[in-house]
Amino acid sequence: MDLVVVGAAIISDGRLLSAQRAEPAHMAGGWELPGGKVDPGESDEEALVRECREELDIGIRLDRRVGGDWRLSGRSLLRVWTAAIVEGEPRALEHLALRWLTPDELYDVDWLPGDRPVIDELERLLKRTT
Ligand SMILES: Nc1nc2c([nH]c(=O)n2[C@H]2C[C@H](O)[C@@H](COP(=O)(O)OP(=O)(O)OP(=O)(O)O)O2)c(=O)[nH]1
Repeated sequence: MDLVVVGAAIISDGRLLSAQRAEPAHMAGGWELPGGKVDPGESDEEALVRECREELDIGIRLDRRVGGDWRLSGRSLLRVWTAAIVEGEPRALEHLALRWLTPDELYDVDWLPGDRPVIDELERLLKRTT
């Protein structure tokens, strides 16, 4: 079975929230979408809402799926949804830093390799709607 990782493309005022990983060592410093692994018995959507609460202390509302299954290294898949904040202000409880990126700044951070095609897709989406 593939391991499913879910990621939230949290958008506010036309900007995308990016988060810098603190661990493991080989990924530390890389930037990602908030999210994480889906637990047994949990839906993808439930996992994403839970992870954003745990990592950022915010409530989110999922909007739409971005692409299909994005292949990460090994046997992991990344599934991404756009999302809006419905409660709270993001705080980096588990990340080194958070950064809001305008469409022109999307590539200013060093995304984890598996995220790059997703960011390409999000760039198209953000540039259509802003
Ligand atoms: N959250 C997230 N993980 C990503 C992204 N891109 C990417 O390659 N990954 C990888 C990093 C990790 O190997 C894995 C996600 O695991 P995680 O450590 O964030 O998950 P988790 O919060 O459930 O962690 P844990 O319970 O195992 O500690 O997917 C992304 O955009 N967001």
